[in-house]
Amino acid sequence: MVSIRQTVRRFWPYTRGLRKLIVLGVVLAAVAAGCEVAAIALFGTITDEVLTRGDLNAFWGPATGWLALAVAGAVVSFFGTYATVLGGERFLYRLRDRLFRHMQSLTPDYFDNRRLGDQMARLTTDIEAIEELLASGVVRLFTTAVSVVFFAGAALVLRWDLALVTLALVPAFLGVSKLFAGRFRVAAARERRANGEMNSVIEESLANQSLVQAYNRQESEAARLNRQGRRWMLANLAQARLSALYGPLVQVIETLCVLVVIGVGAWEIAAGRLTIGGLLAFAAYLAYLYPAVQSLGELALTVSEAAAGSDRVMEVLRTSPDVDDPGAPVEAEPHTEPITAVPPAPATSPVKGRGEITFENVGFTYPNRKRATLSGLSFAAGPGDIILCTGPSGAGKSTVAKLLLRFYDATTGRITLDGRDIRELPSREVRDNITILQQENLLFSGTVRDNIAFGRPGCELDEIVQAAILADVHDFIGTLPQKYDTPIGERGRLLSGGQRQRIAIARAILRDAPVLILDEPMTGLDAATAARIMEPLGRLMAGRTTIFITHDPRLVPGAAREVVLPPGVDEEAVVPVPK
Ligand SMILES: Nc1ncnc2c1ncn2[C@@H]1O[C@H](COP(=O)(O)OP(=O)(O)OP(=O)(O)O)[C@@H](O)[C@H]1O
Repeated sequence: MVSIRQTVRRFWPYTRGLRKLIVLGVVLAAVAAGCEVAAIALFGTITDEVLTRGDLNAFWGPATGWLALAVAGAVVSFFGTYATVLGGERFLYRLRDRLFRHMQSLTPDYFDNRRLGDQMARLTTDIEAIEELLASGVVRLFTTAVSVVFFAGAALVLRWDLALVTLALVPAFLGVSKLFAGRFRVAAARERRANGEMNSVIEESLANQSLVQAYNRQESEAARLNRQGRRWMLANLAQARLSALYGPLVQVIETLCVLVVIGVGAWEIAAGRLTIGGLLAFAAYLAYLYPAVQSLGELALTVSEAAAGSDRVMEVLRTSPDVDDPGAPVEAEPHTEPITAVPPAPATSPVKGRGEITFENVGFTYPNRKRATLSGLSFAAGPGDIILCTGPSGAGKSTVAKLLLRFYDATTGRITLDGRDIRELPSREVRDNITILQQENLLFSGTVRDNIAFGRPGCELDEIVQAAILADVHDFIGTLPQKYDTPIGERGRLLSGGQRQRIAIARAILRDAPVLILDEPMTGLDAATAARIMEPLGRLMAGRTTIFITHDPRLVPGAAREVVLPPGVDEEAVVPVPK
């Protein structure tokens, strides 16, 4: 588990540009505490000079002062709280952006080996825990420390001997919180983990609802969530038990202090060395001092939670992409990242080549596998060529596509694009030259228009319509209630498989990359739909370098060169990647 020092060192740079807000929050909170100290002094005065003597004339001066202090304190406190919240929210906004960008730089293998719901928890609740330590946590630390100094100072000024007696009990507060912090840290780590696991179950289950319902697995899915929910509940309860125990324990110490003050105070009043107003003011200072000391102790618990969240966020940030990317943008300094909303950066115009590719004696073994999936694979193709990539299931056909897209780098041999080793090219440039059409094409939940335009951000409606006509989907779109602006449902589920495929073809046409990978694009479609798709596919392939991955060579039009992959080793066990 990472230490607090590591957490602070790692994430403090993200407070750059926000530190003024944090300082403002601290200063204003200190001023508000000052107002309270002064108001309590006036309360003492009113008790001694108005209440004890029954002199109403002496009331108006201190009362007006008290009211003015209350109003000033309220105004200052509003701005102080808002400055703190603003700093905290901006910190969160920035850290989430940074973490998300980093996640997106990781190759798909990272996500294949991890659970989505858990990754989502890291982007939400875990970073919130870090914020509670760093932005609002720092303000809380300073403001409570300032309150402790103010109220303890005021109590000392009023009656130093009495104050020393009560302050002697402060180490007891700190001792209790120290005792709790370690346990709380373990409980918080367990709670964070359980929360991530529960989110994973929810995400998986909701994403696969049609499978769940078709297989009548609702009960077992509900039971799965129930088990994870129970784990989370127990982890939360363990944490709550500690918090609940901490409060009353501290209260017992507080009661002890108050009794000491009243006892010693009564003795002092009897001896004529203390007025009732003095004693009440003193007790009021303590009433403010103890919650502040208690809050300092609670901060230790917040720190424990932050450490648990920070552990999980740092694990992501420490993971580097599996492929070296010579063109990867240099990680921006946290303070240079925008805090205000910015439109997406205009896509740099893609560097497109001719699309000549070669596989030269390529071998590849997945990181978590012992045996090679591909070995000694060689072929070359240029514009207008079609490479028919066949072989039994598990032979590594889709792996060829993943290597070409640089989701992984070849273990042996090399792959070139227009004569250059793709390992020497920025992966962005490699991918700008390739379009992949898969068996199940991935669509977003937006409109038809959004999904086609994904192929070329910023394109005009005319271009979208033209691509849809070429993909033979324009007429169908015309029948939709809102035409191109019709939402297509979560992952395009409101459309048929063939319609989804033709929208994906329109997207690919718009993308206009010189290399095309077709990974079983006909799977799941009936003969008539497959034949209908062949026509626009033929238009898409024209003049491009195509790698056509399929089990059924009869579908591939024109003259294609065949690359047959030998059978893979199915029985080999997958060695799980450590989480
Ligand atoms: N991310 C991964 N990590 C580890 N092994 C993997 C991974 N992806 C695929 N494999 C393994 O690599 C081998 C080749 O998989 P690939 O998907 O390339 O086969 P394929 O020829 O496309 O199969 P199919 O025709 O069934 O789609 C298989 O044994 C598969 O289990």
